[in-house]
Amino acid sequence: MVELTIPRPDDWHLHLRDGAMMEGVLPHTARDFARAIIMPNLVPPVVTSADAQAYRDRILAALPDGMRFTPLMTLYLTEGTDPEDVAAAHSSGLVTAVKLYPAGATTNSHSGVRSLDVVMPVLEKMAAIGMPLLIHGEVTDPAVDIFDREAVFIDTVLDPLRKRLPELRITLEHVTTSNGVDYVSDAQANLAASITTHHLMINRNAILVGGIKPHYYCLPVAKRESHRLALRKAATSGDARFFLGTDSAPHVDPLKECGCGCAGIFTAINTLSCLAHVFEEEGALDRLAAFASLNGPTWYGLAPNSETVTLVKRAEPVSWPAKIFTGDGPVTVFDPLLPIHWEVA
Ligand SMILES: NC(=O)N[C@@H](CC(=O)O)C(=O)O
Ligand SMILES: [Zn+2]
Ligand SMILES: [Zn+2]
Repeated sequence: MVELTIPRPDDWHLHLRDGAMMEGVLPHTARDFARAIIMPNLVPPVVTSADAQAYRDRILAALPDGMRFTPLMTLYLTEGTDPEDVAAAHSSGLVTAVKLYPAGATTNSHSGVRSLDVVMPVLEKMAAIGMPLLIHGEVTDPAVDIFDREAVFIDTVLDPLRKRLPELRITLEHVTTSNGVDYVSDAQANLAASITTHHLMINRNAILVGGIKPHYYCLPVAKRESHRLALRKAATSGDARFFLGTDSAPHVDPLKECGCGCAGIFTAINTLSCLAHVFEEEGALDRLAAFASLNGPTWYGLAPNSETVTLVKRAEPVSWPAKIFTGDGPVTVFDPLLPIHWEVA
């Protein structure tokens, strides 16, 4: 038996949803993670500090007795966002960051930003107070191939924004390409990236070979193998600019298994098992703590958790439910397509 004890991890990009779905998924995150950055793409989105306060209260009310978990709230940037409301929400400690969705880029992003010029006053205020901007980094131009949308975003939107406002601290969320890894690695300051569990484990073949597999479809869509290898190298490097954001994004099965399936993969249950597997394969178990427990807090200006979790490698493969059953319906759990021997003790 092999064991690994690390500071209790945090999830720096998580979709908890609301209502019955939230009640169904929250305990799975709270079991393994101390804190998570909570994505604001509800319907309607979490736009104002009052929205964030109410959503935070609903999350804490849904937390089962005896579980400890701290939701770190975000605001959904719209073209009507008030810079003063954002600044007040940050200085009071209610809100950690602001999320930028290019309008139409992903699930529930229709209220997102069409023109960065319009939101510049908000971004300037955030730069002045050191509040991070979290970016879903894909262009939405229908002429751009979906597999190129992250790389084109970096060249045509992110890089110009960073030149225009170098003091703004930016997290490039769920980075999926070697272009993204290289861009973050080359940055001198004020740029970091979250990496999901599933993008370390699957490439686009998982979605398309042998039939269409909706449970492997997410945005940004998984890319070719060379990109997955670049992500694994970055995640296991120990480089403090790369950290875990699972992007666990539950949708009920009927909304995944249909003619126009939703984007999102539900990994809250088995992320730590999968990560231990990946880091062991890469000969980097000693750097799992950096990726899952240390680099994120450093970037967000927080202390690492003082509690620990222990991962144990079993002789036999471990298992988890194929689906969970929420009040909204069944949600399929990410299947990494290979036996995993690690579990949280
Ligand atoms: N990642 C996804 O495929 N889906 C996310 C949205 C997002 O993070 O882009 C969701 O909210 O379902
Ligand atoms: Zn996203
Ligand atoms: Zn997401």
